[in-house]
Amino acid sequence: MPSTILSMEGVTLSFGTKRVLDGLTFSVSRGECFGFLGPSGAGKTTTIKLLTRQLVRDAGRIMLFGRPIENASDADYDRIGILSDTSALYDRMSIEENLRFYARLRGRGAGDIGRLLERMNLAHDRKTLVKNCSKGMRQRAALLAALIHSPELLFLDEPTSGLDPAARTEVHRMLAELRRAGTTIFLTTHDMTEATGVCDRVAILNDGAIVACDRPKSLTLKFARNRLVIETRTRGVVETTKDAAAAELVGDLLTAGECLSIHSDEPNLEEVFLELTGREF
Ligand SMILES: Nc1ncnc2c1ncn2[C@@H]1O[C@H](COP(=O)(O)OP(=O)(O)OP(=O)(O)O)[C@@H](O)[C@H]1O
Repeated sequence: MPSTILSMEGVTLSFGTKRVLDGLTFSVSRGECFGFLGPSGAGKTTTIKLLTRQLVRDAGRIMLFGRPIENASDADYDRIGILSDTSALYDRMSIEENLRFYARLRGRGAGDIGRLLERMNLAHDRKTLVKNCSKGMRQRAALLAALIHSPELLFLDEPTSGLDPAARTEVHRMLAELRRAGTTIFLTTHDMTEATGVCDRVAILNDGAIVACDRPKSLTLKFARNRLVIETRTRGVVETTKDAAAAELVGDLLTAGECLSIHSDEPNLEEVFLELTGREF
């Protein structure tokens, strides 16, 4: 099986005269959790729509499961799950009825539904009509609907947006389980801590093109500052550079038993994002 599950090469898309994607190029490997980050309006949802054939590109190449997306079959689409803000849960059906409906639609039995509801802490609320659910319950139920057919590839558009910390943790646990089971996850989020915690790699999208793509840790190291911050016992906080000149100072502080902590003061993903895009999340 090829290790690349999907890729885009030089993809462009305009809405009217507005170019939204401009030469988008990246690939996602089988089994990885790939974070797709960008300021509001950068084109993240549009990219998911292209990858799931809800939109058609103007130019460039999109490959899915090893073939051009134009050649993707219905069977290929059965290998995909999508969670987006437009995910349709039926308001007048209960959570469980919705899941049974989606299982039937996907040609699956209802056998797994009980386990999934337990897994997402929804077993107690299984009979609650969706219209009476909280945002968090709805979001968790929509996630279950997206993975009711055990897809190989899951597109999650802001899966934890608006969730409280407990529900967010549930979703993160579920993502970790899916990854362990080999599911490939393409995820958009505005939460940099989430991206750092759950993604193998992240791409940062700005003005329709990718400006960085790497492991979160590698990205933060790439943008590391030339600064060491040393907390000392009696001399307060001492700052120095990361070069040979600092070696003597650090050595002296260590020898004198002055050193309480040394920080390399690397930026977090949020700061890297800000530096690359010039915009807050
Ligand atoms: N159907 C459409 N017609 C015209 N413009 C559109 C359409 N869909 C999206 N856009 C525009 O394309 C740009 C990218 O939108 P998109 O929804 O992909 O952004 P996003 O990165 O997902 O943003 P957010 O983080 O706010 O969800 C925006 O300027 C949006 O207004």
